[in-house]
Amino acid sequence: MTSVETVTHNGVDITYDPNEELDFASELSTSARHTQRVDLVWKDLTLSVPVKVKRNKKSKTEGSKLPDAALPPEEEQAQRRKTILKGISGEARAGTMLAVMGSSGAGKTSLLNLLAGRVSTSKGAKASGSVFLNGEARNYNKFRKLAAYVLQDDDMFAELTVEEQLTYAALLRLPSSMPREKKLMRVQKIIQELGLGKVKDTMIGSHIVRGISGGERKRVNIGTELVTNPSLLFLDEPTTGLDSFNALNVMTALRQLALNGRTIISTIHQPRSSIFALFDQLCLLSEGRVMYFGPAKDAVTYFSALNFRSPSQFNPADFFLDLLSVDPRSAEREANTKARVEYIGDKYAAQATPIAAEAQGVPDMEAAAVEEENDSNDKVQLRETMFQTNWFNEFRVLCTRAMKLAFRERAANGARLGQVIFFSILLGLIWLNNGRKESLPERQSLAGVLFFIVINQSFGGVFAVIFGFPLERSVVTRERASNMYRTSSYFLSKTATDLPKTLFFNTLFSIIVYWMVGFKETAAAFFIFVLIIFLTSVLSESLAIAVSIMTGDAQTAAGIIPVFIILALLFGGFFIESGELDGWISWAKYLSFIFYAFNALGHNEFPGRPHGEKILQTFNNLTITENILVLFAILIIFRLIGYLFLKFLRGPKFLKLESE
Ligand SMILES: Nc1ncnc2c1ncn2[C@@H]1O[C@H](COP(=O)(O)OP(=O)(O)OP(=O)(O)O)[C@@H](O)[C@H]1O
Repeated sequence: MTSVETVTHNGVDITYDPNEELDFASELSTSARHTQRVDLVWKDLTLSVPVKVKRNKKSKTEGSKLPDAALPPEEEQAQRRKTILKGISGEARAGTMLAVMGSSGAGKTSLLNLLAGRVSTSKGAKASGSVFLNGEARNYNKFRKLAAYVLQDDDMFAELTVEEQLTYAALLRLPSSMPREKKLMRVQKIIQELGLGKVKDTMIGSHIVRGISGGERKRVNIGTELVTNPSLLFLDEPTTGLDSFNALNVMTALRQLALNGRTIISTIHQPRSSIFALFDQLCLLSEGRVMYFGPAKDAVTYFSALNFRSPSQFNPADFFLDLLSVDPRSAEREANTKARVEYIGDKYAAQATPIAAEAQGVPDMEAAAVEEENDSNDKVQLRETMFQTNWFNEFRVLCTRAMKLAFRERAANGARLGQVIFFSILLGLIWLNNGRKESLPERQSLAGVLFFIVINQSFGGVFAVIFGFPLERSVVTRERASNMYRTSSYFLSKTATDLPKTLFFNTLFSIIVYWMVGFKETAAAFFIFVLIIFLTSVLSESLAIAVSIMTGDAQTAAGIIPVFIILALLFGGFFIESGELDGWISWAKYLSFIFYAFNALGHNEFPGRPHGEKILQTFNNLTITENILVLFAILIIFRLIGYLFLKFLRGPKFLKLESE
């Protein structure tokens, strides 16, 4: 034990005790005992993926991974696959915390994903082996209700407070049969359990908006998964990106969750020694094989017995990584370190005793009784279905959340408001009172104004999506992977809450530009004008959403979407009048939404106006209603495409073990 020295500065006693528990830890609840205890056992897990093998046309060996001589089909097949996990067995018992450690590429995340049933399906990927839950082969329906997965990325909405984030998670993930007050009570319990009391009213924030610290953010991410009161918690590198103090904070919170009866399995990269000491069990991986599995505190002794001794005063985690990493800096070092890893792996495999699949976690009857007493109202049977609450409830909660976010997105709202005011006044000044003049050239230039308005609304709609939607999409992807809600309820709630915002900006734009330019002065013409530019904006937003979902990343989407808009502009009927297009390409205008928007605006403005009939000769033969209906149909098609892409192309799809 180190003695604690006291220094006095300005009358204040200052101490530093390296063994002292963090203040934060004292906030943690010790009363929330967990009754549903889960033992997880896995046997002989393997995971392999196909790899591309380059064949050299001249010589099969040159630059190739395939040897000269023709191989037997099964061996050639084996060479075409990469085995990421090679027969991994292990266990995680209730009330304990297991660390999965190893160098980069050792297979930690792959193992965690396989245990959690979250390996993304990829073409040709195969997984085999068995996973047992309290002695029974894993049943996904049961497993899903007992387990939660905390991803490495803490993607959350920046504009929600900590308490709101957890509350929405509870309202969406807990069954409709549970009273709202109970859900809110559970949120308060999680806030207490994770030591988030001091920041519960603070915005989560992002790299742009100031918010909570990295450690608090991670704890909120964990809390979001804790709302269903899972017995089993998987975490992928929960300390990545945190300074060592915050990392310790997070891991202390997890330790408490384990002490309360949960089973915690976490991958971790280079933990400081005080964090390492928090783990009960350790699984060391290298090159997809187990190097050690057992009590974390015995690992150093185990390696000493193999004649690999840790230097004194050395962080055990650093020692394991040094010992088990393959060093690629030279061929000689690589061969040497590979041989060492192989030796250690063989030694472990030779002495490893088979693990019993049966549950060992003896139910803590005393703790269970305490919980029954304190918490009986909080114990709710989760629904058998994939989603915990009905469609309308999901829709209502998602609409409330989206409306709240819509009002709080200050930077995006400010930028859009600025853009609307700037362009409407600019257009208004350039063509001030043009509509009130009667000469042919001035009336013809009105067509140009209408076309420019369509361009402006199209790009405005697109930019509103390109910069904001990618973050939303990643949050939604993560929430859907946790079966928080249906794709349809999310998509409809998004549509319902986006519309009023778009309508507001379009109405403001119209009020300024319409009267400054002097378009047809009737109320009906004005409202039709608003409707047409509103549909144009929503349509562009829908296009941008569909492309963003399809491409999956913001950069590609930002490159592709303007191409669609520019093509729509080209065939929009202003630069090239629709009748002027050659036969082979004349159909293209029918695909351009700008064509219908521009023509609808023309048919709204020119009839009954000086030179109106002459100008209308350059517009299409559809009526205003027909043009509007086509615009509306294209809008629905784009929204539907976006929905289908989100549901099927970007939906969470996970690989199952061959035996499951
Ligand atoms: N779908 C896949 N296709 C091809 N290779 C893959 C796939 N998934 C994982 N790998 C490879 O398998 C190995 C193990 O990956 P994994 O992400 O599990 O390692 P890790 O130990 O978590 O590494 P890190 O600490 O760097 O995240 C890596 O070499 C990785 O490139």
